[in-house]
Amino acid sequence: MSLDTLTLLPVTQPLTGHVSPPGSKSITNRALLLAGLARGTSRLTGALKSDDTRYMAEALRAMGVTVDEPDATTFVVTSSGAWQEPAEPLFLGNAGTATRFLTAAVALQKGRFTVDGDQHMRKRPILPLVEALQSLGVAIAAPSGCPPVAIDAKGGFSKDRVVIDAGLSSQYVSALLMAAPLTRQPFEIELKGAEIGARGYIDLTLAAMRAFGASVEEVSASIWRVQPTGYRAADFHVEPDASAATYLWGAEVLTGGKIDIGTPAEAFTQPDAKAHAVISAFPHMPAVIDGSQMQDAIPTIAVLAAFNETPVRFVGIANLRVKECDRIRALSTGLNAIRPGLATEEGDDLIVAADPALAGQVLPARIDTFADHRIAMSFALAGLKISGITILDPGCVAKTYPDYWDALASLGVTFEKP
Ligand SMILES: O=C(O)C1=C[C@@H](OP(=O)(O)O)[C@@H](O)[C@H](O)C1
Ligand SMILES: C=C(OP(=O)(O)O)C(=O)O
Repeated sequence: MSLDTLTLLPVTQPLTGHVSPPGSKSITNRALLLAGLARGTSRLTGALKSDDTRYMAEALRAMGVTVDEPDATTFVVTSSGAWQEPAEPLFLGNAGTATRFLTAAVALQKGRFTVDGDQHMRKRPILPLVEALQSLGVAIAAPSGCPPVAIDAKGGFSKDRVVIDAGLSSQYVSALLMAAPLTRQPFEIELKGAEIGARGYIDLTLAAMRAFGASVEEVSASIWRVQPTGYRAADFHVEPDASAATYLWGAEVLTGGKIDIGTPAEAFTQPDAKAHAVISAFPHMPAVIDGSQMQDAIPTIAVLAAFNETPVRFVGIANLRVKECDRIRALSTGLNAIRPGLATEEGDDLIVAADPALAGQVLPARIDTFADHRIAMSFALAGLKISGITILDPGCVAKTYPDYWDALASLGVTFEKP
């Protein structure tokens, strides 16, 4: 769909049916990267094909890796294990995973690389990762603290230990971990401070690394030791995306329906699967929700909170200010566009003043998505219950869930004719 706006028509009956969420973005981009670093051919099945994974695949191709796509959910990756200097800057759109993971991985290749993204990515911080790589002797610079990042890579690190501050993004740790098996000696990564948002993403990283032959030891909660094994090509299956599942879980509880997503919540290994327990408690979700370990699910839960029986305060979500957009601001702006006073920001907390009586009302609101897929997908839930919800730039869902609007339509959701 390439529309400027999309207005949902409220549903008149519970949503029921089957919808399989696409493959996990986080896992697909890890697997693509590791397959690209392994010598030989890897087959990734159940993979996500979306803007974020296309940018990763295109970047690998630009560095001499063969990435074939025999069907809609499979990548076949063939690599020599070493990457060539690309002719152009690597353009990664607004894909945080691709941008951070590739920055560390190219630092261990040989040649000049520029890692860049769109205007949104150019506002997302990468300095802690750049400084960590500088401390390892890499000639790397990001003058604005955000992409573009210029790297003159010499094929190695000058030290066998790095300290990284992951306060702004756990992706810096994942990026260093995934690069580490390419070094020439055992390598240690230490977290500065105890704080790390969404530790579950580090677990995903370790699991993917091990699947491609790496050996990583968790020395303590903040230290990892990685052996210089390189990577081995592998066949790898990607599980469905837990963050995408949250919209379907949300649609189910909001409409009192039954949506079979084909995967039980307990079967996911991604951090956002934790949201299932909170969403299942709707309309009695707790008064305080700590979003630190399920950050990408917070937009979904915050929109649901507008229909909860009691108000919800979201804490532990400061990182949401440096995602695809400032999500705390986008959520408060969108909720207050629906009904003034529905959301308040207190520092980096978001308080949603629940109002179950919103359901069934006509409240015309144009929701600015700030080009953020999760803002578009979560506010669509409000449109299932309120008349007049218009999503601006609905095509931004292509970042991680290109078929989202079709998935809702397959459950019986209808849209106003443009
Ligand atoms: O490692 C990952 O795959 C991700 C980590 C999280 O980001 P931060 O680590 O930047 O918080 C998450 O928001 C993002 O969608 C995916
Ligand atoms: C934060 C997100 O993405 P990324 O950091 O990978 O761009 C997201 O998908 O919600």
